[in-house]
Amino acid sequence: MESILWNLEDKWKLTTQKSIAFFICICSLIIVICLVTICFKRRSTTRRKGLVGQDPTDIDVEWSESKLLSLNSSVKKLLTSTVRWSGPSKWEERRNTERVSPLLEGESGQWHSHNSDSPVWQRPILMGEKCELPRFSGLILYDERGRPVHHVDNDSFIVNQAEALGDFVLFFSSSSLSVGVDPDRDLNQSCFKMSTYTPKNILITGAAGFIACHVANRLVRSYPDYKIVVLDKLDYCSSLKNLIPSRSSPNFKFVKGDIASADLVNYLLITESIDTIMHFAAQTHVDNSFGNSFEFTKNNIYGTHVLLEACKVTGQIRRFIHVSTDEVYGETDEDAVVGNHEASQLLPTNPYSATKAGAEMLVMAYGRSYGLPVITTRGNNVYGPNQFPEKLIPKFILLAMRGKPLPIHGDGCNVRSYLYCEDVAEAFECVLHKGEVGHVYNIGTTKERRVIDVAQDICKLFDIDSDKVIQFVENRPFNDQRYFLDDQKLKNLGWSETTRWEEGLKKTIEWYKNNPDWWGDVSGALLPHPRMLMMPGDIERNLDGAEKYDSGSTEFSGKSNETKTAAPASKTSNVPQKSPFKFLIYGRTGWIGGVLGKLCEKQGIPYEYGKGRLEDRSKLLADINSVKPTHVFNAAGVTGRPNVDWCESHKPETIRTNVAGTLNLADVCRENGLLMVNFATGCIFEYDAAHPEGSGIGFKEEDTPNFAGSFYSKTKAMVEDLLKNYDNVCTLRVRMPISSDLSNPRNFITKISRYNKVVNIPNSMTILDELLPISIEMAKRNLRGIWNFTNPGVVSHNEILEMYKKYIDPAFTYANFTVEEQAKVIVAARSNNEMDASKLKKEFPELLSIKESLIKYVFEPNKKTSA
Ligand SMILES: C[C@H]1O[C@H](OP(=O)(O)OP(=O)(O)OC[C@H]2O[C@@H](n3ccc(=O)[nH]c3=O)[C@H](O)[C@@H]2O)[C@H](O)[C@@H](O)C1=O
Repeated sequence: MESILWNLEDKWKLTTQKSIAFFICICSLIIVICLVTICFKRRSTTRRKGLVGQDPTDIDVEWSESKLLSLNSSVKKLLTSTVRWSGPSKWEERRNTERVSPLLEGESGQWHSHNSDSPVWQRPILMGEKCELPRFSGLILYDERGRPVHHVDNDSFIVNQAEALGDFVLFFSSSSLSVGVDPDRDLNQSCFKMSTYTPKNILITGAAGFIACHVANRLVRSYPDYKIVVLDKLDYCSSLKNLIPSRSSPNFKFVKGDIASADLVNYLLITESIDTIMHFAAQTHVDNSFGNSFEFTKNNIYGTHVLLEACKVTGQIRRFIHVSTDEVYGETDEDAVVGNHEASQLLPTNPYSATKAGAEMLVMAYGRSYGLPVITTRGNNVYGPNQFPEKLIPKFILLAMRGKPLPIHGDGCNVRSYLYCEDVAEAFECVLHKGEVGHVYNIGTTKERRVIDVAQDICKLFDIDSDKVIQFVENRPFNDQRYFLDDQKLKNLGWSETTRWEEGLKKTIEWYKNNPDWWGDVSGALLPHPRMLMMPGDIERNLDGAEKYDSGSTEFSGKSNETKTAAPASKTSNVPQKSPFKFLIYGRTGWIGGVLGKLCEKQGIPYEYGKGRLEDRSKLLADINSVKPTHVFNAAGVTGRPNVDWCESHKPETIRTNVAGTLNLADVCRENGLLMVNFATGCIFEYDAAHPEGSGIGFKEEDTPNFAGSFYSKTKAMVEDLLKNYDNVCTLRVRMPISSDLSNPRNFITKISRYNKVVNIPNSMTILDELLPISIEMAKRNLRGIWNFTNPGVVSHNEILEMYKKYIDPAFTYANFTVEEQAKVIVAARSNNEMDASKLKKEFPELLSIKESLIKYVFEPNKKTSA
């Protein structure tokens, strides 16, 4: 029985094995048949389209376009192009571009499309060909390198553009084309229906700034389903208060940080599952860019590059909306009647617009190289509430409110086109949802106004006589005459401007009247040519009225009660961002050296004090090797205690530091390719026949020193002369330094307020609170040569002491004596002179005159009276 059972079991096993083998055979056969069929299908599709590597999901649109195109057979040149698969959702998979095989002459009437996701129609066209097209706006011709060369808004055009730059192929696209459409149908209605993109998680960069805050607040308000994450470094021109309307919305999150931090951006994209970026963050003020263009390159080009790279590595972005400017086109001719269209050439004229154009190139390259779904906007000037008052309209409003003159650059005939912020926010809403990937959209208005008209309109609304307040001032180094845009393409997406100029201006004035202190101390911005340097970039300004954010670290914050999520410490601990600078400062125990260190701390610039003595070359080298600075500041030197008389009796010591040491440091820096900013003195001049007291004629940088009355001054003049041979040195001639620290015994005010008697001679002087930040800026700008480092103009001892009485101590008294009487109580003679500060003023137009600076930086902050 047992053996029978074993037998049966064996048989059953055998049968099962056979069945399994048979089943596997059948399956394999089916798979092979399927594969062969797919391959065959693919091959035939590919061959029909003349393409290789075709996406099997492509729709097959072979559109006989005799209706749309009539070819000029006399032109024989056939053209080829590079094509990529487009389609926003999987761009990262489509990084490899495919080369279209040259199409043969007879095939030129065929249109080809390759992707149902976002179809792009393509066919080669001929120079001289007359193309008749459906009424489809925003059609752009690309040359073979993907550069847009011609913009088509009409029914037909002749392909004879001189600017066509050679061979080109015609593309047009729409995400919602009906497949196999009858060319007789109304294409505008049936084929080119607007596509709609729905974002989920949007990252808006620079959203605490002007335009982006209106966009962010609008999206947060109107689309509760979208998560809006905003990233802003809270620069001088942005404020968290601008985001107050959004702060308690559950779909809003604020992150303080810099777009230039790759770690932070990558982290955000991933943890917040960002699918859409609207990139507004930039340095935008043209005036600033003339003096501080590196900052613009860093923010606008490098920052954008970091974002793009983050998009590439994370591979999840479905829309990258890059916010550019009309300024990239350069200026429009005064008499031009046709505005710049999106395919016009980019010809930026100032450093700001050049960096914006540079950023655009990177955006375009990431679109082309990696298929990143990019859209670019180029906008006219924008105005409205929340704008930082360095820009014309808010600046003139605030000045008018304060009864101050309105400075007009040049003759005021420059024309700008002004759009109200809400209209612009709506334009972005439209581009976000309806914009075509790979396209550029101008955001413009045809309503143009000259600067002088703007000033007059504002005066009218304030009931001010414009003739009395308008003040013509020096123009910008270059001031584009006009920016005139063709905005039809955006209008075709359904957007239009709705706010009239008069209405927008009234609303804006109303807002500034209701919020006069929104931006805190904006005196620097209200100058004729403001520079970033003069802005109080204080974080506190951002906090007033808004939630408190930790200024030192990156922090996430949505609703006030939302759990805060911190970025991984190891990755983002370098926020605030790593500075590109590192300063090595000599003179730690000195007054200027000490203040410089504090300024670096405030500005987030890493610095170290030099340990070696100036005369010890090996120690200087050791300092440089260990600190690895980008710039060296020399604020070391002997000035004598309690005053320069000391140097008369300590000549070798004076020479050792002031001459040998300074030259040593300059030489070591030169050898190491470093700029040395050297705090020198202007006490090497005295009034003479060519520069008499009270004449207003100051000594210039190139004048030869004429004062050697003290040993100190003598050595300083000698070393300055020798330093001229070092092209790595920036010599700053300081005079009678003054600061707001009235307890400092080195302070000129402190000194003269303590003397029994003082002479009364007008002199040029240096207000350190204003000028030391400028010295840092000069280092950043790598300025070299000799600079009179004083505030423009002169002030006398008595004038200062009178101010002292007025602001500090009304009971204060002082007595004068003559220079001759003074000579009896001092050892060495003192220099009195006026320095010509026009070179410095030209570089830093916002520089205050000595008297204004004294009041602003010294007496107002120390005011103890009701003056
Ligand atoms: C689209 C760009 O707009 C802004 O640049 P723009 O230089 O045109 O704006 P401004 O408001 O700085 O200047 C406009 C116009 O006014 C003149 N002006 C300004 C201030 C002042 O005190 N007096 C003046 O006469 C100035 O010279 C200009 O001609 C925006 O800043 C930029 O980001 C854009 O992209």
